[in-house]
Amino acid sequence: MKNNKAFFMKLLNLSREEWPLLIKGMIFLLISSAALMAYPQYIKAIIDNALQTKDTKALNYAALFALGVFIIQGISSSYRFYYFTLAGEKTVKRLRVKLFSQILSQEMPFFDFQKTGELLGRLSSDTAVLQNALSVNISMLVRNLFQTIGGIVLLFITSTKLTVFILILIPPLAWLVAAFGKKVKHISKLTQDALAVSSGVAEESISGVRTVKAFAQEKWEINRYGDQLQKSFNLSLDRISVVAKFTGVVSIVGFFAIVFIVWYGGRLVIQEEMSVGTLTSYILYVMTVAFSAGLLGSLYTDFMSAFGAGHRIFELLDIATVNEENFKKPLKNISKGVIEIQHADFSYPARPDQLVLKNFSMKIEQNETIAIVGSSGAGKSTIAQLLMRFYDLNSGKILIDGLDIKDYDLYALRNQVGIVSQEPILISESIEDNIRYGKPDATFEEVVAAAKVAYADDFITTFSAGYKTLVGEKGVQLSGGQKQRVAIARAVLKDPKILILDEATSALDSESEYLVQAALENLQKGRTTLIIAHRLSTVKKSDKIFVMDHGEIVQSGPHDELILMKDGFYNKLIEKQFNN
Ligand SMILES: Nc1ncnc2c1ncn2[C@@H]1O[C@H](COP(=O)(O)OP(=O)(O)OP(=O)(O)O)[C@@H](O)[C@H]1O
Repeated sequence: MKNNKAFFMKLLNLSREEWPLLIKGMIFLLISSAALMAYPQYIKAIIDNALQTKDTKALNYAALFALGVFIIQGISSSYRFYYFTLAGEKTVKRLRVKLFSQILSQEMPFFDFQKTGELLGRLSSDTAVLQNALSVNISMLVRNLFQTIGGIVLLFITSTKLTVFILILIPPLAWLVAAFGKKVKHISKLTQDALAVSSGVAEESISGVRTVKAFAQEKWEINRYGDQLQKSFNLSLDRISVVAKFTGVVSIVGFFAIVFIVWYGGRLVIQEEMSVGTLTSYILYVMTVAFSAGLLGSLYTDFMSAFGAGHRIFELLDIATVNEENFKKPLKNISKGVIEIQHADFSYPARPDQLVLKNFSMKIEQNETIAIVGSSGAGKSTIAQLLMRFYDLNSGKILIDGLDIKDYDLYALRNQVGIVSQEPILISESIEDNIRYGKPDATFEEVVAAAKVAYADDFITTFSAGYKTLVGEKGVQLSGGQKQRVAIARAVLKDPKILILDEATSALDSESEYLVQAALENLQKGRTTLIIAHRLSTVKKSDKIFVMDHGEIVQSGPHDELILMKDGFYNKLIEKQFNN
């Protein structure tokens, strides 16, 4: 209960900016509902004052009155819809931006625990459910509450005797509705879950379409999707049959009630305790109340799902974002690029009991190029992630130019450390936008100059749209070598003092390989460079090599020295990895 209250407060807070719109909508809602409640009075007036007395003038007046009421009802309904829907759209737009920025500002450990599909779900469908709740559902709730309560009051005013009789029917009906609602809610949730699984299957196959096609597994994927869909379809069948039964029961009970009212009311008319017009208006009010109360029942289910969606959204919004303190440090420049890792112990938050680095120490001098080599899973890429401060150490220190990286402003630090990774991910915009990612305020001339250093200008200018060429999702419309050179141009523009190269394991053809290597050599000039090395040529050229095994440095030194230690790890690694 306390939770629900907190939830509503958050919801209200969220739509705070839209309150004026919601209030306007509420005023029009009251007007339109009141106009709707007035129309049985008009029917009553026609029957009792005009038809029974055969008074044409009274009939004309009643008709005019009705026209007026319906015009007011129509206009106010459209304003009500406009204001409520607008308020919902505005809130959800703000909510989506807020949620997106909340997700993006999380630090890396968060993404180790979350599934992309789930986060996207929150961003699109959960917010849409909440939007519905905030606009259409709230307006329907207020309208139907108003009409149900107002209708019951009017029923009492119109005929207390009949109303008391009818109220006896309500408890068993309410029980029926509640029992049914619970069942439908349960089945709906199962259906939604099953549907989410099938969407997950579709997402996986479409995003991995190259693998699916390469293995000619289209049929298998289609069957997999079809099987999942069948599960949610079977659940839908259950739901349809429950709803169908319920609709039947409700309509029988409803018509029984009407027959009963006509029968009992008819007796009151015969005994002259009630006029024909009053009985007619009474029946109309009963129908209004029944209709509104029925809608309240279905709104309950909508609100329950909005509750679920809202809770999931607030859960995400409530996660403490990155420590703000990290962004308030002095904007110190990395002037030399001397890196020192001292006695580092590290385990990933997702796997706290596996020590990936154990008492790890290394020093890299200004403008030195070092290579890290080692078996797969030794912890090479982990070093790169730690230098970018994607994760913090369990113990030990990382110093850059003598200062603990925790004392650098996080943005400033990341701005001065560049990474060119094995499989560069490009954004689905133009080549120019992708290069400019390294320095958003760069001029076009600077972009071209960076592309030239990265040997990318030649191929870019062969495209008819040049730098404006779109690269497709994740850069699929470029070749592997072209993608890498765009990524290198991006790093050239960023101009970091420290450079991390995560060398590609996949082979490019020799022409492309040559260009990428040349571009990388240009990039390394005047920077401290740490290469996660997979090529013998790179390793040989480095000033120093660190050989890693199971999170520890087992050998270090230049190639010529290491190669002399015949039984050393380095020699074995070279035999295994580079000599085939
Ligand atoms: N985000 C993560 N969460 C949990 N464990 C991780 C994570 N990333 C890597 N690991 C684990 O940390 C260890 C070191 O991984 P790392 O990527 O540094 O190895 P590597 O030496 O770069 O290997 P490779 O040459 O195969 O890329 C591995 O055992 C890996 O399973």
